[in-house]
Amino acid sequence: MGAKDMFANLGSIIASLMFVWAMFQQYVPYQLQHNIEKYCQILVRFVYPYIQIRFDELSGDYDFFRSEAYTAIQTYLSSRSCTQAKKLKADIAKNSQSLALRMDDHEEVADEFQGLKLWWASGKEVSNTPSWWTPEEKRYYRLTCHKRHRELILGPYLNHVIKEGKAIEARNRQRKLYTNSDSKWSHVVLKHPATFQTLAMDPEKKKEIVEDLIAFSKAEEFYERVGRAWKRGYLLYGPPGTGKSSMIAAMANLLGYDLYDLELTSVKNNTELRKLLMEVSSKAIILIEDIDCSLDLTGQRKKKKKKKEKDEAKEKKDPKQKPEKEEKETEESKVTLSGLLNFIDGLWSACGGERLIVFTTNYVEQLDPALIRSGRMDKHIELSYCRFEAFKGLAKNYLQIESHPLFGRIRELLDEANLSPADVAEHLMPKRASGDPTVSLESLIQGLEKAKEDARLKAEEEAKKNDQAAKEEAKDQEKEVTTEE
Ligand SMILES: Nc1ncnc2c1ncn2[C@@H]1O[C@H](COP(=O)(O)OP(=O)(O)OP(=O)(O)O)[C@@H](O)[C@H]1O
Ligand SMILES: [Mg+2]
Repeated sequence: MGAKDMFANLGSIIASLMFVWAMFQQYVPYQLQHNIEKYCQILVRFVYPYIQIRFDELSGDYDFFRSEAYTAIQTYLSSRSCTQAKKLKADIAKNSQSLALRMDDHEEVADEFQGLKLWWASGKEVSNTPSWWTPEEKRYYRLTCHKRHRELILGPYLNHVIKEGKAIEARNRQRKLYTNSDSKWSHVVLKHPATFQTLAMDPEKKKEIVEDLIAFSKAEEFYERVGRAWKRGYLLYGPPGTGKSSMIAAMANLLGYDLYDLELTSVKNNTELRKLLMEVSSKAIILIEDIDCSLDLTGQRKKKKKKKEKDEAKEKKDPKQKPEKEEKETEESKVTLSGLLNFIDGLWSACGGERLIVFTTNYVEQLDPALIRSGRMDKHIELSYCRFEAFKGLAKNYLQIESHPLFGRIRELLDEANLSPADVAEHLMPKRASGDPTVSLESLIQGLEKAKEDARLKAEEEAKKNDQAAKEEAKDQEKEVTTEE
């Protein structure tokens, strides 16, 4: 039988069925129809070996809102839909940064879980009597699986679908950069291009940090089991321009976390600090840059101290200013070291979960040991001057070269001179239209030679000063001895 005959037969069968259905509806009383349908369904349920679960898009009886489960399932099915469905819908979801594809209505895709096969179908119900409180169309997903696997599907599989869907949503969503002012967070979209691939540092060290971050982000169950709040503290320290801020952006990009840049100098007191903390969402990095400048070791602000000194000097000149000074001082910030410690590991810090707290400083030796002990700052990362391994990363990134005859000379100089990755990167920026890497590398060699020479002159000057001081001390001692005699 040809395809043409087959379609002709099929057409006549469908037409006959429709005719029988129309007769059935017209001549069989409504109550009997209803009963027949009901018993048919019971019969089908008895012999049908599958179970079906329906997830509606809108939940709530009157006050409709989009179901979280439906959204998570939609995201979860998106990659399967791309490979299996014939009709797709494309859209950019709210707060998302990429195009989301999902299967169109009345499509079906298959999924597999622990060797079992399941089917997801998308459907749509159109209301015959739409009104202002019932939507015209109701969309849903229907999951079909074999009865035998009911427990596995209702428990672990559905948990897996929702968790995975939410994780994909989190990865796709636009990350935000928050900052505090007037005891409130305000935000912009975070669009920093730094990643761990573009960060130049010792590859071993970089690998260790990336693994640590990924292990943290997957360790929810571990933290729960051992009874710890799901958070981790990082201390990044090193000279200016060594990539501390870039690493934080890379962390946010790697984990898909929001970044909360906490400006301690504009927080009035500990209460305000706690309030800000409570507003931080989970999956966030709370960042306090230059911690050594924000808070001094006695728990009082350096800025405050400086201001006090200034005020005292003014007061000496003009004693009338005193009342104004006192008024201002009560207004001033009183975030203390203990307030900050509570912020990091007090009870309040555990609300929300999945947070990194990152401190940066140029002077690690000036920090209070209480602030950086394990448990508060779990991982200390030193970012140092550019050495050859880090340089190779920059050369690959900026000049797209992995070797060059000048690399030998650069390697020697990098061991002798201290240049930050920011300075090295500046030499590698495109300077000529030709884009010849030799020009950039020569410029770097000159920079390194200059840095080496400057360091030598500085060392000589220091040695001279020390010499001079030693001589003067010796003279003073001689004088003391002669006067005693
Ligand atoms: N390790 C690095 N790898 C790649 N680029 C770097 C690195 N370090 C610095 N840079 C470049 O230098 C610029 C400044 O670096 P960054 O702001 O991260 O330094 P920092 O350590 O935070 O300095 P500071 O202590 O002054 O805040 C960055 O925009 C980046 O382009
Ligand atoms: Mg910085």
